[in-house]
Amino acid sequence: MLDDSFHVFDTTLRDGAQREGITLTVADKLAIARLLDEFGVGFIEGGWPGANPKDTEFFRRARTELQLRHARLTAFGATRRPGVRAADDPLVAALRDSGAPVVTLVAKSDARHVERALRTTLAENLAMVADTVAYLREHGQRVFVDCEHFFDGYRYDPEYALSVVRAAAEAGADVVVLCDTNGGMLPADVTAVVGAVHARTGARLGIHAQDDTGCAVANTLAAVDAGATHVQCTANGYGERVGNANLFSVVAALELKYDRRVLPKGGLREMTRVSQAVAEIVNIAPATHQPYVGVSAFAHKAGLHASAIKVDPDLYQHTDPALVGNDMRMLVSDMAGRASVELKARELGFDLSDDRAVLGRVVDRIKALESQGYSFEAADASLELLLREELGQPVRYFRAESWRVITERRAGERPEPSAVSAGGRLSSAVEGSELGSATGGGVRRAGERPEPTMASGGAPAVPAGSDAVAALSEATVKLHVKGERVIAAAEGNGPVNALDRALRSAMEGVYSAMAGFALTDYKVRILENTSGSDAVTRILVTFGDGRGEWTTVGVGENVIDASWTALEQAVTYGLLRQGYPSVS
Ligand SMILES: CC(=O)SCCNC(=O)CCNC(=O)[C@H](O)C(C)(C)COP(=O)(O)OP(=O)(O)OC[C@H]1O[C@@H](n2cnc3c(N)ncnc32)[C@H](O)[C@@H]1OP(=O)(O)O
Ligand SMILES: CC(=O)C(=O)O
Repeated sequence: MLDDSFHVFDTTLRDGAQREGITLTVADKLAIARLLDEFGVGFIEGGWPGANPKDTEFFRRARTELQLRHARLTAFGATRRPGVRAADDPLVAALRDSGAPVVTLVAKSDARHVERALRTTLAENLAMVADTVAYLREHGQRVFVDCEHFFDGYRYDPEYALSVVRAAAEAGADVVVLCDTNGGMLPADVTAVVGAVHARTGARLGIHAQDDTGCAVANTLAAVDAGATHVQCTANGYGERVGNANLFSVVAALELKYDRRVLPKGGLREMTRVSQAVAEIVNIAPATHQPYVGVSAFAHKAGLHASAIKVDPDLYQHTDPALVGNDMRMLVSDMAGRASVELKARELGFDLSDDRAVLGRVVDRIKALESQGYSFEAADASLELLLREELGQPVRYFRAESWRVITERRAGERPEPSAVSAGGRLSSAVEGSELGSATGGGVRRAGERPEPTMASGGAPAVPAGSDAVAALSEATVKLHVKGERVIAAAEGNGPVNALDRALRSAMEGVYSAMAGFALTDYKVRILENTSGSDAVTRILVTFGDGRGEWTTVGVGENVIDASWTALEQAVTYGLLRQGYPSVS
């Protein structure tokens, strides 16, 4: 356990779970608690036992299933109800019986809330606080008191707000937590109020800041500046409405900027992993631009930044990403200069430091391609293929002579895409059968300008009341693979799926590793008026092979043609990853 003089108190499982869109099972809660304990927080607020069966069950299972190394489990609940003895309040009993060594009690500290929400007297509220704290202390539990709406209450009636702090501290609360429940405070308000309360009560103070003004982290640090020694936070800032103070930003600030050790040794380096793991469990995509732990937190795009970073990364970074388990990344785009490309190439394993000519050519090509709608930021695989071309090491495993896709929709039928329908080697192979009633299609021959095509255009409206219909696509590809002409056809539930399957069918006989490739993501973006032309489509295709993923980009006026470009590159890069030698 860390020393008790400063508390990092996590409330992901209680306030974090109050975020819209988060619903945690007991197993999720146990898994998050283990991660947070490993990370090294001092307290884990597990929920409100007695308020719902799931939280009660969590505390029951935690007794046997949670072996916490760093953290102390904390149960959350309210002070006793007005006019009832603490011993007779079933929710207080649930806190007592939770098995948690620590209890956080939420108490009213804004006189308006006492009179209008709680509908009791100011004196009875003070008695509720004091009785409940004393009762739980008698039962051997450590007690923290969350003073709800403290800052608003202090503005309205400071003497009453202070009397609640005193009632809690005098009854035995270890920490009185000042809560910005409505999240409307700014850092200067927090510093002033925390300083005044500290001076006038002498109580040990904590801070709980909601993020409604976007200042929760700043408000938390402002409270620390004014003497608070207990910070309540949530992983990734999850919480009621817009959220809470982000645990990772607060902890990193304390460790790296305040030089205050609040985590066990090594904890900070686990921060990015823990953040992403919690996001996985709550099923919310990690916020890419989150400070410290976001995938973009140390991603540099501007050419001028890159040229300085080449000299010293600290020139454009506020801290070393490795300290929080993150990585610096170079983004290459039309904002890149030679330095950006040099650093990106280094990331990909190429040393271009002595090759200004290649760097210049790559920058020029990237800028020209980006002006046509390409984007290499997320397509490292396409970028590496381009780099290799400029280095005179082009990668090629096949040449496409032509491809064609048709899409058919027949009323009253629900066709199922079959496995590859025809595949063969040499020109005698059966060509993919034409579907009799094609309603749209795509065709591309090497060396020809692509025809304007589209898969689903022109289909007649389905008459009302007809049976359900579904479209089925069929693709034929003609390739030259290692000197042989291969023709293959396949069906798919859409034109890209059919093309992907036909391409695999043609190649798998020669490159067996392709059987392990999976198309894991496909993104379409329509770009208006790129370089004054009509709208073009940008496609990003991601493939995986069980060991990793790679992304390629294709652009064109025709969505299928753009998809083909991205697919062709994805297969090429995948084979390169497997170590197959390029054939030309
Ligand atoms: C600021 C915060 O985020 S605090 C955390 C809030 N979290 C939650 O509310 C989630 C869990 N809550 C629940 O499951 C339910 O609200 C329960 C089980 C706690 C209570 O449910 P119910 O008994 O049906 O009451 P309900 O939710 O309608 O109202 C809350 C009651 O608590 C009272 N109350 C509110 N704050 C306090 C307090 N600090 N101390 C004692 N009682 C309080 C209210 O006056 C109200 O009393 P009433 O029933 O006499 O009107
Ligand atoms: C206690 C709490 O969650 C709040 O006051 O916001």
